[in-house]
Amino acid sequence: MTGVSSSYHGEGAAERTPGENSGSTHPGLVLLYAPNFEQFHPAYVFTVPELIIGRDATNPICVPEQAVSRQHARISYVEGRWMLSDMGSRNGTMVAGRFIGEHALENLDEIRIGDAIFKFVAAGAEQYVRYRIDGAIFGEKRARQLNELVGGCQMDAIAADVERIAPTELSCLVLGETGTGKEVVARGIHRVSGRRGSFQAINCAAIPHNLLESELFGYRRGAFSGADRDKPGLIKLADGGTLFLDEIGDMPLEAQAKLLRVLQMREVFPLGGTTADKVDIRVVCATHRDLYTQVRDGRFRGDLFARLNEHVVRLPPLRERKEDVMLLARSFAARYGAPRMSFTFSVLVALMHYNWPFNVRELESCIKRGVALSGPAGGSILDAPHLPDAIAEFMKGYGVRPPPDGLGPSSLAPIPSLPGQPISQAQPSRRGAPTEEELRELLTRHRGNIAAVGRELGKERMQVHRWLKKYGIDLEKYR
Ligand SMILES: Nc1ncnc2c1ncn2[C@@H]1O[C@H](COP(=O)(O)OP(=O)(O)OP(=O)(O)O)[C@@H](O)[C@H]1O
Repeated sequence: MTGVSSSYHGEGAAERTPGENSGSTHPGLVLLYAPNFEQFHPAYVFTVPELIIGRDATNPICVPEQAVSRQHARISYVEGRWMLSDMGSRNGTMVAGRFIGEHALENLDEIRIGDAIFKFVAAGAEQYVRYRIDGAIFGEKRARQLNELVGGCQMDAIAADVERIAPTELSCLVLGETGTGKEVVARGIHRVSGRRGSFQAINCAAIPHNLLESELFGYRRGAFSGADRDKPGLIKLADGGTLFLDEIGDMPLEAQAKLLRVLQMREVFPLGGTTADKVDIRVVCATHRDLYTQVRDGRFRGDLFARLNEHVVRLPPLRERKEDVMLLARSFAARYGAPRMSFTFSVLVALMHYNWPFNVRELESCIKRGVALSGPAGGSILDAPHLPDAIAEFMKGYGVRPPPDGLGPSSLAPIPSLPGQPISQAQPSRRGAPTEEELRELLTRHRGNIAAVGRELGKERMQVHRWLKKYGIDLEKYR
């Protein structure tokens, strides 16, 4: 018995974890990224109160890397909390970019051991065990219709839900922060619904209030000055199809009343019209606002809310599903013309560490920019200098060791192998031989860790040893 379950068959998952009420929602570690990710399980479900992480294959969580100590860190359940303790490892244990000695784990804490990055989940770790970060799925694979929603287990569950309700008549409310994919879901609902009419979208926050009604409901000639011909609104255009109302929480009360009438009577009165047009629309709405509060405060009609809220889809922010970052990054690289683009290790560390306030849209822009900057001349390798300033700024202080006895920030390397290694081992190395001075500087920074120096240079360890010999460098002086 190892204390973790990483099998999708779920053996061991029925055991109770201390503090857990349900046998099916265990805490655990989910792999976000490791250069050799194929050698890891996608997730490690905790089934006993103490387990060790380390290089030894006998450890419940084995991180097969030289930079990792044989017994590197311990996870234990103490007085109602999951504690992570470094076991005096050579290269240290990090949480959220800081070295720790002992740390009480919080849900979604980012843990780094050697070059492996995990997130701690306080519950539900078992749902991740089938989904590898490159998109491979172990066990029985569900035939997914909603392929535009890129992601692992969380997106798969959402896609299954969307596919189930898409062919029904239910109105759907899609909730999530900006850039989480609400419009992607709305379009997906329409596509999977099989409705023959068109998909029409409007952002209620982006259109001046006086124009919103004419856009939505249309108008008859002469309805107002400038209305020199009849114009159908989006509701009419979406007849037989789907109307997507983005930022519905920003719709003025008057327009809300008219929309409710359309939904109840299934007919639309254009502005200035005396006769109604019959319409058959499916409505999907989105908002980042709390509509319950809006209803309570009288800013949103309760009856309309009830009519729109027949089914709710919640999209998690990207910071809560970082296990999808690599898959998304690869898919955006392909979307912007670099399907074979690779990412250096330092870029992946940064992508996993950044908190993505603007969610998937921000990641998409980051990769789009990276493709443009690293293009054919850059060999389509996305490296740290291609990252936007916001991410570079966020990485400041990553891996800085605490100052010894208050003597100011340590000049030690952020972490043994921060910059350098592309995902694809087939990549040609990015540079030639370092000068003796460069090599000595790297050895000092990485405290004589050859694997880390090699990663930074994009070279094998043997090559680094050859350079040591060539320059007559004594490795022991750096350890
Ligand atoms: N799961 C996903 N898979 C692939 N692309 C995604 C995903 N989520 C979002 N995107 C992409 O991110 C961008 C933003 O998505 P979208 O416009 O759907 O977000 P939104 O939640 O509607 O944003 P807003 O609230 O600001 O309108 C789009 O280019 C979309 O293609």
